[in-house]
Amino acid sequence: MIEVTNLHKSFNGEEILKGITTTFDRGKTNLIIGTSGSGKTVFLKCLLGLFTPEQGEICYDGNKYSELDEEEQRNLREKMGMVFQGSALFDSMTVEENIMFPLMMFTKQKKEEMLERVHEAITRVNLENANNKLPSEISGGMQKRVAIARAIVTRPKYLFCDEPNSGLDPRTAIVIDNLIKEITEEYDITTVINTHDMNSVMEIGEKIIFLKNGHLEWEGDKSQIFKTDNKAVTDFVYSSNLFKKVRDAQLKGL
Ligand SMILES: Nc1ncnc2c1ncn2[C@@H]1O[C@H](COP(=O)(O)OP(=O)(O)OP(=O)(O)O)[C@@H](O)[C@H]1O
Repeated sequence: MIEVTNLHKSFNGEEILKGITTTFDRGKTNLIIGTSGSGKTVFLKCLLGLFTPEQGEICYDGNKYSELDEEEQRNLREKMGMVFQGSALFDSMTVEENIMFPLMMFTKQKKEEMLERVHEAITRVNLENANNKLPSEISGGMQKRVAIARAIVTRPKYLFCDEPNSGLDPRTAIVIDNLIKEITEEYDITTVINTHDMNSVMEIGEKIIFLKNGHLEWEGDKSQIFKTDNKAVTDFVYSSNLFKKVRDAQLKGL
């Protein structure tokens, strides 16, 4: 569980996050949505410990980040997995080498132990036959699976995903969303996903926070997002052509 209290973050005197307070539950897929420039990525980077907020607190399963010493902060970061936008795989490394990379960087495990973990992660994301392929030899959806396997190979307690669906066709996007949700439940991870995608909201939005100009404008779940009359949220929801058409059809009684 991650608890965020009154988080403020500025750059060059401009306040980007203006006092965010919220909670992300363990075993749940938590989504951050909002308009472009509302501070979603800055918020995600604060949760990852990459940006230091000027004010406020982030508490990871009872541990306040501001009270951790350097070693404790390093230990905490090792419990975090990250799926980057565009997958961010190493082009010259095979699938297996890409997934093993964080184990080589952050652990002192023997090669056999690392390989066991890597194969466990590969099996979990259904990539059994791709071990020796290069990223350029597999599809975008498979690259995402590699990125997810690389993020979970260290058995993280926290998983952060930045636009995990970008560049995927809608069908593959849903499969990837559900893979992240299943892994979150199975491994009891606290997962936070930054997304623009209303399909993801509908598919896996167990907790959704909506940011607007650095404020937390609304929070709820996927069943509540269609019931709110908050204008910023409805504008976002119905900016999707499909959802707008469904709403118009409902209003016409079709
Ligand atoms: N390292 C930085 N230095 C200065 N300003 C920054 C930095 N990172 C982000 N910002 C500013 O913070 C604001 C919010 O940016 P952020 O990337 O968090 O938006 P976002 O909601 O993720 O947008 P998008 O959906 O377009 O990715 C922007 O005005 C951006 O220019």
